[in-house]
Amino acid sequence: MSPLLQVRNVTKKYGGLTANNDISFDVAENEILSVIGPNGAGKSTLFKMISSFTPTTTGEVIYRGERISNLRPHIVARKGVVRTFQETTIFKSMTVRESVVVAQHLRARASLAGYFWGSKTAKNDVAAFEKYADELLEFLGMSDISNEQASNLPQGSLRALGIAIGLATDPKVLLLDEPFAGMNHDETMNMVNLVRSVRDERGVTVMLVEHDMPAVMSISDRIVVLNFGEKIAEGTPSEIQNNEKVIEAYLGSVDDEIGM
Ligand SMILES: Nc1ncnc2c1ncn2[C@@H]1O[C@H](COP(=O)(O)OP(=O)(O)OP(=O)(O)O)[C@@H](O)[C@H]1O
Repeated sequence: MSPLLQVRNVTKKYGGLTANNDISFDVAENEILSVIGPNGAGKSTLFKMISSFTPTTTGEVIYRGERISNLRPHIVARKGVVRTFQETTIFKSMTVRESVVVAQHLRARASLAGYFWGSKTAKNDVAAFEKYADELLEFLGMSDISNEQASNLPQGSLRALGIAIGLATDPKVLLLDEPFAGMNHDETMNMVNLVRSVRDERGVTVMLVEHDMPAVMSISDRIVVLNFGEKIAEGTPSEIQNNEKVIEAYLGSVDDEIGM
């Protein structure tokens, strides 16, 4: 079976700095794949190129056989490759439910004018969005906070809202940027289970960038390791934990520990 997504010889240069150098790997359908590496290794840059928030300098990203790198990010999102953010800042003035409804406008059928004039299509869309928002929030165990203002949510619920907003756009590949950052052990375990159920029950392929090594080792099918912009390893969690280059990269870093 051909891979769902392919990163092919991707390089990103910022002036004289090479943030990613000739990175290649495949992502299989229904996989949970983590990208790890010490601070500044190039993880976020790689995610930005996969979601097309920044163009590649050279190389390409292929999704279902089609090149998606260097397209506009909303086009890539519509095709099904969606990135969530560390902080859900844009929707904080809304309730949880409103945020998930608004996020679905990304795949709306009605034109903007239709929304303005309250066309039948727009009204049908809004009703469908509300129904789907309720379904998603129930799936994520968030029904009881659906009318809470997003700005009042604790960290764990805010992250879950980020995932709800990502799922609202009906992704096939969800890119999660540090989903466990700032969480205590119990919150992390809840989020690990949530991400697993997103894959298992909704058939979403998940890629994540994360520093929490125990969580990464427990959740990932495979791991790609970056160091100074280079891919230094790729494999299952146990292969990565025993990889000498990986151990060396982490021991050489003051801020990170691989937690083995
Ligand atoms: N817009 C930019 N302009 C110039 N340099 C950049 C830009 N974005 C990232 N970099 C540089 O590229 C390198 C890789 O950064 P990146 O944020 O991708 O690393 P990271 O692995 O995600 O780090 P962290 O774990 O700390 O978030 C760093 O040296 C960073 O300073």
